[in-house]
Amino acid sequence: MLRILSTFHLLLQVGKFIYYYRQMANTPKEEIPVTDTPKDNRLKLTLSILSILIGLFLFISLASYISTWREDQDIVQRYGVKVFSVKDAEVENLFGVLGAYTGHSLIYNGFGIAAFLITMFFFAMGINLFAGKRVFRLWRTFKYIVAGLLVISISLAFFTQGAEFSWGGATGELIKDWLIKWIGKLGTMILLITVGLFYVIWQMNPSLKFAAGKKRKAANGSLEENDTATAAEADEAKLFIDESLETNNDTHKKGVAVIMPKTPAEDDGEEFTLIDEDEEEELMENNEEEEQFILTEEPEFTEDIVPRVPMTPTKPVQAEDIPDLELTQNNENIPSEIIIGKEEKTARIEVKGDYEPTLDLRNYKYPELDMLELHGTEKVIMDKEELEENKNQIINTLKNYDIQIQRISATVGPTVTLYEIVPAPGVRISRIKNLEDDIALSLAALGIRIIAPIPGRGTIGIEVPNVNKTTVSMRALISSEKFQNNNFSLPIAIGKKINNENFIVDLASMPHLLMAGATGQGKSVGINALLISLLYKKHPSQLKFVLVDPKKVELSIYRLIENHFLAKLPGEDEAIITDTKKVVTSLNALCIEMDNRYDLLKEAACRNIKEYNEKFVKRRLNPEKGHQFLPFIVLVIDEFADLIMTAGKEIELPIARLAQLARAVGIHLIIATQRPSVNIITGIIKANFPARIAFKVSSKIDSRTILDAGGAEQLIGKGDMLISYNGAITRLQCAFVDTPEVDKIVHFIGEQQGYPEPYLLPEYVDDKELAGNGADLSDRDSLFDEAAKLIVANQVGSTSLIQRKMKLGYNRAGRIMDQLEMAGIVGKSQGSKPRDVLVQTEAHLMEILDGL
Ligand SMILES: Nc1ncnc2c1ncn2[C@@H]1O[C@H](COP(=O)(O)OP(=O)(O)OP(=O)(O)O)[C@@H](O)[C@H]1O
Repeated sequence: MLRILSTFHLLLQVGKFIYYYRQMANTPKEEIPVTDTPKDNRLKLTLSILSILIGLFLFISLASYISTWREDQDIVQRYGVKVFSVKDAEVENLFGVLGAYTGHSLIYNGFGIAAFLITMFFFAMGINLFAGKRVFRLWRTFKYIVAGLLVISISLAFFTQGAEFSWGGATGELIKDWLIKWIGKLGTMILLITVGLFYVIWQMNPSLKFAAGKKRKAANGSLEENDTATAAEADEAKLFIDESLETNNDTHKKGVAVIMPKTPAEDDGEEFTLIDEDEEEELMENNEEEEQFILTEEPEFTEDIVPRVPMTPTKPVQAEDIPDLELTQNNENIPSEIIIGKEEKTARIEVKGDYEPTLDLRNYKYPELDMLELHGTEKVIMDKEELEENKNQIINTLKNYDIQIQRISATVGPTVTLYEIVPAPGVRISRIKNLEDDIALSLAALGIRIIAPIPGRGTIGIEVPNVNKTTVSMRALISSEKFQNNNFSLPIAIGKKINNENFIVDLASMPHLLMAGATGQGKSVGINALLISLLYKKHPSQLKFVLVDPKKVELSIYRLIENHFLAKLPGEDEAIITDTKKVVTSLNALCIEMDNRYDLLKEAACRNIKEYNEKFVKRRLNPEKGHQFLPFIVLVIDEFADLIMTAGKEIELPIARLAQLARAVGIHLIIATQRPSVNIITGIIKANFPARIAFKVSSKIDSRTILDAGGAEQLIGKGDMLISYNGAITRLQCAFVDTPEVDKIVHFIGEQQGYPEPYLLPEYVDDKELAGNGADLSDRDSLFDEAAKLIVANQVGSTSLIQRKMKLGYNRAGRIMDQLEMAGIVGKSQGSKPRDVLVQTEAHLMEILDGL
C-alpha cells in the first residue's frame, strides 16, 4: 500500500502542476513590453527543453529498469529513499541511483509497463512550449494517461499473473486483487474486455463529434484550404449559417430587435451538445468570435436560429396576428417588416433592414460547376511545324507579289492562329487586302481572314485556321476569375479570343444582341451558352426570360424552370412561346411592361432599373403604391426570320420599340436568325442592335448585313464567330455547352422550390378586338368590378393605377376608366390629374355594382 501511496503522491503533484499551468494560460495576457519579449521567449524555451529532458530521463530510466530490475530492485527496496546517501549502493540503471529509484517507483511500486505513459506527458508539454502553441492538449493527454495507467496496469496484472516481472505494478495488482475478490476472475476478465471494447468503439466512432466541430469551424467562415473539414461539410455548414444569417445580417448591423425563444426541439440540443470540454476550450482559444457559437447550447445551426445580437424586446404579438408568408412574384404582400415564423406561433423575427429579394426563394441553390463538363483539353495545341510552314507560305506568297515584310509574329488561338505582319515601308495596305484570296489559295486553307490594318496595333493580321482545333468548354469560362468575380448586372460568357482571353461581357450594357449564322454553325449552342451563363449567376428573383421558339424544339428544354426563371402571358398554359400570334401578343405585353416600369421609375424619380431597385431595397419605395422589386427580363427569340416572314410589321414594330427604349427598365433582347437578309434584319432593327454576332454565313452580303463588314462568310463553323461590339469586330471561339449539360442544370433548378407560377406579363388586348366595344355599360369589361374596387379602396381615380395594379395595357385601362365614369364611380377626366372618386365606401360601391 505504501508503494502505491508514494506513486499517487507523485501523480497528485503532476496534476497540481497542470492545474496551475492552465490557470496561467487562461488568465488574460498582459501586454508585454517590446523590450521584455526576448526574456519571455527564453523562459519558454528553457522550460520546454527541461520538460523534454525530464521525459527522456523517465523513458531511459524506465527502459533501463526493465533490463536491470533484477539487480537494482533489491538495493532500492532495501534502502528506500536512503539509497541516495548509502555509499556502497551500486546499481546498473543507465541513470544510476536516480534512474533505478524512479524506475522502481513508477514500475514496481506504480503502474508496471503502463508507467511509460507518464513520459508522454512531459514530451507533450515540452513540444507545446517549444512550438509556442498548443500542439497537444495537455488536459486531455493527462486524462488519457491517468485512465491508461489504471486500465493497462490492471489488465497486465490480471493477464500476467505469476510472472516474475511486475508488469502491472503495485497499483495494477492491488486493484486486480480487489476486483477478483468482488466480482471473481470471470467478472474481472469480462469487465476488462468490456472496457477495452468500449475504448475501441469510442475511438473508432467519433464522427458525430468531429462533424459538429468541423461544421462550427467551417461555418465560422474560415474555409481555409487546409481545413480538415471536407469541402462538402464546409459547404453544408456554411449553408446552415448562410440560411440563418441571411435574414439577420442586416439586423445584426443595425441592432434591431430579435426575439427567438427556444423551440422544444432546440432544447434537446442533440446535435449541438456533442462538443466536448476540450473542443470548447480549443475553439475559445483559437477564435474569439467562435464564442458566440459555443458558449451556448442553443442549436447554432438550425435554420431558425440567429447569431447573438443586441436585443431589445419587440411588442408582443398574438399568434393570429402573424400572417402566413406566401410566395408571390410581386412583393406587394411583404410589408416593410418581414415576419417569419408562422409555424412556431410564439416565435417571431422582425427584420427592419434592407429588403432582400432572394428571400422569396431563400433556399435556392445556384447550379454547381460540376454540372458542366470539360470538352477535351483546354490547352491550345501549338504545332511548331504548322506554324513554321504557314509563316513561310505567307512570306513567299507576299514575295511573289513583290511585297516585302519587316516582321512576322503568330498568336495561336483555340481555332485560328493570327499571323501579324509589319510590311516594309512604302507597301500599300490595300494591296495586301486584295491578295486575300491568293494567300488563302497558297495556304490551301478555308477560313482565312485578313485584317488590314489591325486597329490600334499598326500591323496587318492574317487569321489561319488551326489543323487541330480546341473546343472552348463553358466550364472553363464559368470557372474563370472574370466570370466569378465581376459585378455585371447580366454577365454572359460568350467565348475565347484568339489570344485565349475570355470574352465575358455584361448583356445589360450591350444592351441587346443580334445573332446570325447559317444553319448548323453554332447558333443554338451560342444561345445556350448565354442562357447558362445567366443561370449560373442570377437568382430567380432577379431575372426572367421570355422565350420565343418558333422551331418548338430548341428552347423547350427550359420549360422545366418556368416557375423559376420564365415569364408568360396571363392565362397561357405554356411559358415558352411557339405560336406567331402569341409572339405578337407577348411582344406587346412586354411593351406594356416597359411602359409600366417607366411609370414606376418616374414616380420613384429614378433614371434606370438599378437606381430603382436600390431604392426599393432600401425600403424607400412603398409597395402599397405599386412599387416592387423589378427583375431583369431577357427576351430570347430563336428564329427571327420565321416570325418576320409571317407577321412582318406586327413583330418589327414592338421589337424596335423595345430595342430603343427598354434598356433603362431592365428589358434586354437576344434575337437569332438563320437568314440575315435585309428584309429580315431591317434598318430599324439594325440601328437598335449595336452588338451583333455572326457565325458562319453563306455569303459576303449576309456578313455585311449583319456586321456591316465582310468576313463572316470566311469563318469555319462550329462556334467560330465574329462579334461586333463597341465598334470593333473580334473573332471568338464560342463556348461549347452540350445538351446533356443544359439538361442537368435545368433539372437541378427545376427540382428546387420555385414560385407558384411563372412571372406574369401584363395582359394585352388587341386594339382591333376592343374597337367594337365602346364605353358601354351593358358590355362592361370583365375586370370592371375589380377595377372599381381598386379605385374606391385607393380613392385615386388614375388610369395608370389600374394599369399597374392589374397589369393591363393603357388602352384597356382607359376604356375601363370611361366605363367607371359612366357608372358614376369616378368623375370626369381632368387632364394629367387623377379623376375624382365619387364613391367613398365599399358598401356604396357594392350597391352601385348590384344595380348595374
Ligand atoms: N462552340 C462550339 N464548339 C464546338 N462545336 C460546336 C460549337 N458550336 C456548335 N458546335 C458544333 O456544331 C453543331 C451544330 O451547332 P448548332 O446546333 O448550335 O447549330 P445551329 O446554328 O443552331 O443550327 P440550326 O440553326 O440548324 O439549329 C453542334 O452539334 C456541335 O457539334
